[in-house]
Amino acid sequence: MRPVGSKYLLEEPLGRGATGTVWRARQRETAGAEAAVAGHPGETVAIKVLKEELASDPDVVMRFLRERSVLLRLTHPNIVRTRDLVVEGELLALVMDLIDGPDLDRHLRRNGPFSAVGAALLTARIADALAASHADGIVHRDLKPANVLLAGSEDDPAGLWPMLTDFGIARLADSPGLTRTHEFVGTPAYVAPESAEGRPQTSAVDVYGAGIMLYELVTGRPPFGGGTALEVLQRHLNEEPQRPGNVPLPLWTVIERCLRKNPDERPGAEDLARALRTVAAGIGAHATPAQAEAAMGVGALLGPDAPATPASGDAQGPAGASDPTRVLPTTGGPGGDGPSHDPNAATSVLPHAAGPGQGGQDGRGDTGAFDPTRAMPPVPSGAPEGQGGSGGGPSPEEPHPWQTQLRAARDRNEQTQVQPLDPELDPLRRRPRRSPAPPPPQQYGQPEPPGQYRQPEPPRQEPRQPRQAYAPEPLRTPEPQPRRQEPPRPPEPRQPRQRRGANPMRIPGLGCLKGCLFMVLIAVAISVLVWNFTPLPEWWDQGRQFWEDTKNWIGDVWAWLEDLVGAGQEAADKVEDVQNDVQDVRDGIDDVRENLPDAPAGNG
Ligand SMILES: Nc1ncnc2c1ncn2[C@@H]1O[C@H](COP(=O)(O)OP(=O)(O)OP(=O)(O)O)[C@@H](O)[C@H]1O
Repeated sequence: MRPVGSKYLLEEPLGRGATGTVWRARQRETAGAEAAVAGHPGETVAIKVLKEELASDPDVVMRFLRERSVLLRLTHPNIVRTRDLVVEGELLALVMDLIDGPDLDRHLRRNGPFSAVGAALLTARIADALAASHADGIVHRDLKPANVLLAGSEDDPAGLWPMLTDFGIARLADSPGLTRTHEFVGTPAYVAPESAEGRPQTSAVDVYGAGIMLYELVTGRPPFGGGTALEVLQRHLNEEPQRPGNVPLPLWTVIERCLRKNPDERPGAEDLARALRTVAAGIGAHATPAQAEAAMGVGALLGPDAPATPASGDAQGPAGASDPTRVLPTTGGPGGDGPSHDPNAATSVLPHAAGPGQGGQDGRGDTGAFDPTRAMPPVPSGAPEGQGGSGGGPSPEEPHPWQTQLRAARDRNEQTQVQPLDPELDPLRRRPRRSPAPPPPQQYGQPEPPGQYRQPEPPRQEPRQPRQAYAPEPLRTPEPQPRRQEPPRPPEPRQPRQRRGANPMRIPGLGCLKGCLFMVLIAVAISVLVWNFTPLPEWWDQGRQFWEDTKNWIGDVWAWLEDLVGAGQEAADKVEDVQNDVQDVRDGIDDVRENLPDAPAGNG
C-alpha cells in the first residue's frame, strides 16, 4: 500500500482516466484544517492521483493550489465531494468521497437506454448540480456519462442517484504548459461547438453537454457520435440533431434547446432542471391533463440563460489564436486531418486542425484510423484561423509544438483506452462495497407530483456544508386545461436486463455448498431406484446368509481346535504324572539300597 501524504494509503486502483488514476484508499489519520473533510482513521475514500505529466507541470501545480478553495467548497447532493487536495513532491492528488456504484456510461452499456421519464429525472438532478456549480462560478467543461457516478442500487432504476465528478479537472488539465496554443481538453462526442471553435466557454457548454447526455440516455448513443474525432467535432458545428422516434415531443424540445449551436440560445441549468421535471411529470403514464399540457408548453420555461458563467475566467484570455481550448478552424470542413480515436470514450487533448482535407506532415492522408503519433502540418501559434500556416514555425531541428502536443495526446489516449478494466481485474466488481446511505427513492419510471420539489438528502455519511448555493424552486403548476391527445408513442426499446446471479450477495462457499447438497440428493435418488428395481435386496439376503454360515463354520472349527488343544494338554499332564511316579519309584529303590547291610565278602 502506497502512502499519499501522511494521511492516506492507496489500496487498489478503481479506474484510470485521461488525467490520472482513481484509487480506493484509506485514511491513516485525521486530515488537517486545510481539508474540507477531516475524516477519521480507517475511513475509506477515493483518491485521484493526477498523471505525472500533469503533476510535474508548474502551471498545473499553481492552478491546483489556486483552485483548492473552489474545489473544496463545492458541495451539493449530486456532486462528488472533494475532501482534500494533496501536493507532495511530484504528486498531486484529489481526495474524494468514495462512491459505491458504476459510472453512468458503464450503466448505460450494461442496461441499455432509460425510459424518457427516467432520463429526464436523472438529467434534472445533474442539472441541479450544474446550477449549483454555475452559481458558484464553476463550469465543469467535461460533462459526459463517464463523469457521472451512480450511487444506489443498479438493479433498481428508481434508486439510482447521480453524482457529478471530475469538477475542475478539465480546468487543471487545461494548463497553458500542457495545451500550449492549440490543444483542447474535452471529449469530442460531448463538446460544445464554441469549445470546438475556440470561442469563449461559458456555463452554456455544460448545458450543451447535458443535452447530449440526455439524448444518449434515451437513445443509447450520443447524437453526433461515430467517425473520427474531427468529423464528430465538425458535426457539432454544422449538423442539426434529428429527433429520434422514441423521444416524446416535450423532451425533444428540451434536448433541442440544449443543443442550440449558439450558446446564448441555450437555457440555464436551473431552468433546465425545472423544465425536465415538468416534462417528466407530463409524459408519465399517470400524468394529469394539466401536467401533459404543461409539458407540451415546456419551451416557455427554457428562456436563454443570462448572463452565463464564463469558464475558467481566471486564466483564459479571449477567443483567438492563442485560446487554449481551440481545436477546429472556424472555416474547417469535414474530411480534415486529425486523430480519429473513439470520440465518445475519453477526455482528449486534440490538436488544432489545419484545415479541410489536409494530410499529415508524413504525407499520410486521413485514413480514419487513429494514429496518435502522426505528425501534423506545421502551424505557427500565431497563424490565422483556418490556415495551415507556413511561416513562423519552429526550426526544422527542434520538435515542432505539434509533435510535443501529439505525444501528450497519445499518452493521454493510451491511458484512457485502458479505462474499461477487465472484469476480472476490476476492483469495483470484485471487492465488497461500502454502501452509502441510500438516497430517497425517486421513481424514475413515474412523474414527480407537480407543484413540489423533493430536495433529496445526499447519500453521504457526514453533515453537509451549511452553504447551499442553489435551491431548486417549486415547480409552477399550470392552469388545468383539457388534455391534448398525444399521438401514440412506440414502446421504448429496453435492452434485456442482465439476469441476477444466483448468489447475489456473494456469500463465500455458498456455491460449493449448493453443489454438495445437489450431489447428495442425486445419490439418494439413485440408491432408492437401485434398491427397488434391481435384485439387490435378494443379493443382500443371500450375502447375509452366507456370512452367517461362514461365521458358524468358523466357530465350529475354532471349538474343535480348542478341544484338540485341551486334549493334548491333558495327555501332557498325564505323561508328566507318570514320569513323576517313575521318579518316586527310583527314589524308593535308592533308599532301600542304601539301607541294606553290606553282604559278607565270601557269601556272594
Ligand atoms: N469518487 C469515486 N468513487 C468511486 N469510484 C470513482 C470515483 N471517481 C472515479 N471513480 C472510478 O474511477 C474511474 C476513472 O475515473 P476518472 O475520472 O479518472 O475517469 P474518466 O472520467 O473516465 O476519465 P477522463 O474524464 O479523465 O477521461 C471512473 O470510471 C470510476 O469508475
